Amino acid sequence: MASFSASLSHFSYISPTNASTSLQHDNKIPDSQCAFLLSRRFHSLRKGITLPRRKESPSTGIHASFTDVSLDVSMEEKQLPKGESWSVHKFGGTCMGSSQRIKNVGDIVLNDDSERKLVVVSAMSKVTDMMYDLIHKAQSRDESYISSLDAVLEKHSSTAHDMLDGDYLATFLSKLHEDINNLKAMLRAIYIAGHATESFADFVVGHGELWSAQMLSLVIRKNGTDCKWMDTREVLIVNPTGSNQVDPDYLESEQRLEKWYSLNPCKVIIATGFIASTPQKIPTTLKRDGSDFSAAIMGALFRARQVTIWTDVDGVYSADPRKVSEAVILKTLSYQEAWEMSYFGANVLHPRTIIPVMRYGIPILIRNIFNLSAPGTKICHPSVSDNEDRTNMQNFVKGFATIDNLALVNVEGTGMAGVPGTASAIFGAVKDVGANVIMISQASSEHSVCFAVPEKEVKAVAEALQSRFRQALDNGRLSQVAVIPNCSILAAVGQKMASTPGVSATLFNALAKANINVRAIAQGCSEYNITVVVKREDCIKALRAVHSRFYLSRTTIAMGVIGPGLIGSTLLDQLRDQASVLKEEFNIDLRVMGILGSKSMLLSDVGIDLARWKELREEKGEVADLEKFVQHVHGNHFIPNTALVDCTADSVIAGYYYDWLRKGIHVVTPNKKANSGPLDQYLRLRALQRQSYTHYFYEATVGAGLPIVSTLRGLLETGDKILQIEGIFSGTLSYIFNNFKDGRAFSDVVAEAKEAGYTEPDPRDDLSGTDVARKVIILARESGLKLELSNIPVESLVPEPLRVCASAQEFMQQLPKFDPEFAKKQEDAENAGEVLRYVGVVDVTNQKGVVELRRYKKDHPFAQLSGADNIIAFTTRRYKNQPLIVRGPGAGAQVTAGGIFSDILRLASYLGAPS
Ligand SMILES: NC(=O)C1=CN([C@@H]2O[C@H](COP(=O)(O)OP(=O)(O)OC[C@H]3O[C@@H](n4cnc5c(N)ncnc54)[C@H](OP(=O)(O)O)[C@@H]3O)[C@@H](O)[C@H]2O)C=CC1
Ligand SMILES: N[C@@H](CC=O)C(=O)O
Ligand code: NA
Repeated sequence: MASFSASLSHFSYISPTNASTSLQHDNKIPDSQCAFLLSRRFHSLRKGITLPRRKESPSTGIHASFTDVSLDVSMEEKQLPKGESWSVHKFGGTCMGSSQRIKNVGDIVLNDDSERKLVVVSAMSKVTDMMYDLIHKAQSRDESYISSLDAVLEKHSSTAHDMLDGDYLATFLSKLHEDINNLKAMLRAIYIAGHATESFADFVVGHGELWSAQMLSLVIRKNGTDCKWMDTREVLIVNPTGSNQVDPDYLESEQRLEKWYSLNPCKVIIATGFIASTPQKIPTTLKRDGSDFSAAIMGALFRARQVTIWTDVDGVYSADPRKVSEAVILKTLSYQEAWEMSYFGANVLHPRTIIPVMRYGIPILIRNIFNLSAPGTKICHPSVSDNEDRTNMQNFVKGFATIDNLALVNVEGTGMAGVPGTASAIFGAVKDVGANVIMISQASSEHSVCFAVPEKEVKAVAEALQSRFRQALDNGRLSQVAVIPNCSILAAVGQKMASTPGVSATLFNALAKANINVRAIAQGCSEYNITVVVKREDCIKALRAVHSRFYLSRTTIAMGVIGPGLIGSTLLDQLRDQASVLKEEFNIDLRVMGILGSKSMLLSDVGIDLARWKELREEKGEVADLEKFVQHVHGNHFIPNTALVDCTADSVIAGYYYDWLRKGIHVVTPNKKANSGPLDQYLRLRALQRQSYTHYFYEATVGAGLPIVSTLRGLLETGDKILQIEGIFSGTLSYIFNNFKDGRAFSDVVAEAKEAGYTEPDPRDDLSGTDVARKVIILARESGLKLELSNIPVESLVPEPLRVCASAQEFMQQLPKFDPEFAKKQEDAENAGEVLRYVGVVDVTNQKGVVELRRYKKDHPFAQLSGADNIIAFTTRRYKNQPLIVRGPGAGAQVTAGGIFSDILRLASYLGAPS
């Protein structure tokens, strides 16, 4: 048995066609004879004796049956034309997964208008695993390899039946049956030997590619296109290297390719991926990601204009999209960037795949076969224009990749400094246990060397180091060999990081803001990659933080909307309608991460779909919890800014603004409670606001969307002196007195104002004058007066008996009883040629304020209002004779929400949005 295995280990791929001839009709050949036949065949090949073959091409027996139907070509065309006329495509197993998919692949190939095409294909999906399974079963003497082989036959036979007919089908099936019979014999031999050598296994497994290439080539030929299939083992010669890899022999492969082409000239070549031969003609594979490598080598051999790798994703993402929902498809990557990204665990291309095409500057395009509209990612030399664009942070850091399950090893001690050979001794010991060092860092004090290895290798590494440095540890020259488990690497990759100051500062700043501790750092002087080691549990948070810092607009704001009542829900609608315009035209990205009502709340990690927030709240809402809500919105580390928008009228909520601002959360509100509440709290809040870079905006607290607060600020900040502010500040009371005429009942008009959304949640806040008094206080304080609400005399319009009503509803029910009282006041004014107007006055000169019902002549500007208009007159040192007047609707859902929205945009512009 030993000698039989030895002969298998040297067998050549050219052999089996004939070796099986005598076996294929008789599956019942005794095991001993079967083994003998195979052994004899392989043995003779080793000695260079070739047994007679059936119907072979001059170079191989395997694809002979196709060349005899090839089209006639001139001598000139038989010479291999290299260069731009060729485009190379590679289709992986998923792309070749079924008859329909193979047909799609055929369409893609036919639609490529390149003059010449070479297509590299993998085995149909799952087939490679099925083939390995055959070998494992046969080696372990499991008879079921026979039925498994039948399944392989059935899969390819039924796929071929779906796509082919007539001669094309017959050609394929005859070859398939022949191969299956050969395999049956080979597997029998393995079964007897109880062993398969690597080259034997490679040979068996490579059939998947042989069959898929033949099927696709027949599908294309059926279409009338000149197409040949290539068994790349005839062309691609590789030398195994030590570490389960192979090095292509380009010179030999090129010569073989030329020879192959002279015998098989055509416009379309379908080549088998993954498989190759050694210089001794022993079948082998290109190992992991072999088909990509085949395509890259072929691209280089043909000097193709482009290599397209077809896959099932839209291209290379800026970060793993399963970890970072914001990840974007990169339009371009340089070869070095692709290389770095793949080293760091990003599913790009294996680095060795890039080398052959990089040598000739051939671009690699990564495209999605299931989404032809996606342009994909192009890997190429960076263009000059790319190099010049230094405005966008995304140009510096192209992508982020992570590697989990690592451990850091720290070798530390004073005895290392200035001692040549220490590093060599450390890494020599690591090499001896076969561990792979992923990253190394040593500070210039030479006091410690730290490096990362896969967690599963760290025990052996630590033991090897302990043993290697036993003496140094014992005598104190080394203080420790420490292992830090549960680490991850986060790498930022970008060719243009080189020579660009500030990129690492930005990266580390983002990590610091997200409260991530960095355990170790490495950056080589190529500057293409900055690697940091973090705790494994911090890795996703770190990835999101750095990704958003480089990829999200600086004015991405995570918002929490509190109080989705009339104003809050109108604001949400406005945000929904305007979000895409803001994002596309102004680079402002507003995400509502949470909506909190008094009873329930809705939270989202990426931003609530504002078209469906009410349904979502029904489906996914949870019990309202302010602390959890704030933590959720602010704790979302991948968005640079947080703003809470308080659309309640609640003083408890207003009481939190100070804490929020202190935590760096911006606050925007139409709620008057904070600015009209206790003076000391107000002053504390404003002082904090002025000291910090956190913003607090409340324009809608006075005059809703009208620019009242901002006008006053503008006057003050430019050095004007406010003398008096007088106005109709209540939309509700303006509406009521503008419409309380022609014999209408007072209570009806109040109900109408409530219905129109002008009133406070409880209309008594309006009628009592409290709401106006609050506005007066807000403007008085803004003007520098230190007044409390209680300092403002207020004339209440709420009838005395109704002040104690338990609810707004009860108040509204009782109000009609008092209609005659109001009618009397209105008639008196009317009879005097006057109108009633409810006004507020801030008398800055005398440091006081008042709120009362006044009568104005009908030609007074205050008498000219309509609807819910507010009118505010600023008398100042500059506007003394003619006050500065702001007038317009000062209540109502749309204008109020619009005022809040414009505060949010003001915040965005303070945060850096373009003006
Ligand atoms: N209407 C207008 O024209 C103007 C209004 N404003 C101000 O806008 C604010 C909102 O007014 P409006 O929309 O009319 O009022 P609504 O009563 O319609 O809405 C108030 C909302 O706040 C919620 N809420 C109350 N307390 C809490 C709490 N502790 N936690 C979470 N949510 C809470 C309520 O929730 P739930 O429904 O679950 O009880 C409700 O959704 C007020 O401050 C008002 O002064 C400012 C300018 C103009
Ligand atoms: N209820 C208020 C709304 C604005 O603050 C009003 O009527 O003005
Ligand atoms: Na306003």
